[in-house]
Amino acid sequence: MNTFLQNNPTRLLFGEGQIQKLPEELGQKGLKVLVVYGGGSIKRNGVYNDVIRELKNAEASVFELSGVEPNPRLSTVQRGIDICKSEGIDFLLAVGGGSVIDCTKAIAVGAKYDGNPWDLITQQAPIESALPIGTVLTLAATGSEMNPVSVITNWVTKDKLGWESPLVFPTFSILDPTYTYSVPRNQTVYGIVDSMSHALEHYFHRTENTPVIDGFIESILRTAIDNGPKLLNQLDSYKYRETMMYISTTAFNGTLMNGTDGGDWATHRIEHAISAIYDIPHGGGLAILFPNWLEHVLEEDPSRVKQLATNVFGIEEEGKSDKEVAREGAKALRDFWNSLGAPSRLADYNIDDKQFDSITVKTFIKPGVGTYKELDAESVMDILKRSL
Ligand SMILES: NC(=O)c1ccc[n+]([C@@H]2O[C@H](COP(=O)([O-])OP(=O)(O)OC[C@H]3O[C@@H](n4cnc5c(N)ncnc54)[C@H](O)[C@@H]3O)[C@@H](O)[C@H]2O)c1
Repeated sequence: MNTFLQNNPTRLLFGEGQIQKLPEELGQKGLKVLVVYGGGSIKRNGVYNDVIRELKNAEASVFELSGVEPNPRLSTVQRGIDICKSEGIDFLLAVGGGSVIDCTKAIAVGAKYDGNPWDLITQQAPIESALPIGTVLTLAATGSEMNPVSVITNWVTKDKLGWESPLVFPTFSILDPTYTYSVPRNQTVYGIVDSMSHALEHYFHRTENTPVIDGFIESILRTAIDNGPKLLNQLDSYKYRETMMYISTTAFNGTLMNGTDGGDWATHRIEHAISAIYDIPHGGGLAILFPNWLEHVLEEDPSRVKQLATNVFGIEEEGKSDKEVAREGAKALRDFWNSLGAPSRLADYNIDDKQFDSITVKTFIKPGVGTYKELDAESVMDILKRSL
């Protein structure tokens, strides 16, 4: 294992009814709170009413930014920053999925900066302070509720960039599984794929002697494989929704990198480059790319994919080469996601090879793509071609 420091300051409030703790979590009465949300599902499923009731109990002055789009845009971040500056907002409350939370994180740092917030996201300017944020999660997928990461799309430059700062860890996150009952089937599938992809990205590290973390990850993957189909058969099951919610938070809250080099993340980089151009759902892009990334890396070194195949998918080894076992593992992952209804080819989103050159360039917008296997442009192109 490598030396490591684990410090996750987010207070997690998990379970039905935890919204009642919102006033206490805000810490003081009478704050000016900007509530950030998306297209209005929170008004249809009652979450908005719960949040507003508790903000009233906290004697907060409530301001709103609605319409945060999936794959949140810099222009929406700017709208939020403008409200913060003109109204003197004290606290940001994200009510939604990863897109709303990521947008809120960017507003938090942009509100304390005088220039274009894209400077902060592209690291042209240092992030020195941020407004505090809290979250009420409505979709189990990204882990953004308990990590310092955010992903923002700039539609002027057509770039989708991940960035992070310890200043944007939520101070608290309220995770009530009943708030995810209304997540439609397709978004539930994307959430399962995204969470499993986070676990997989962590799994592909090069650090020696990491049996505990490897076992955690394998357990998370096996549980997602068991729980996912059951949840899709019963979207309003508390039991299956709570398991999914805990999987998604744990899969990307820092725990799974304890003592490792942090994992690979090349697949995420390629997916961001694709969705910067085509605006496809993040989980859908990952479902297409990850099995092809596995197939690409196992050609050179099948060892880790083979371990995934045997320990997670129960592939028998007898009489087979390492590569054969690994190939069966990559296929098992693709088959599982297909069985849930996730896409398996770029063609499922009407994407052909016309933009492959610019997707490849955008993948390298920041240097260093992949750590388990550092990819060059040719490798990215190979993975894209396998994904057609
Ligand atoms: N910050 C991170 O650590 C991180 C990690 C992975 C991905 N991301 C980014 O997060 C974004 C995706 O976030 P996401 O997968 O959570 O989806 P999302 O937030 O984009 O939401 C997807 C859709 O589900 C709807 N929705 C949300 N909650 C609902 C509910 N309870 N009922 C009905 N509909 C609901 C939303 O309105 C939206 O239309 C992408 O931009 C991706 O790149 C961030």
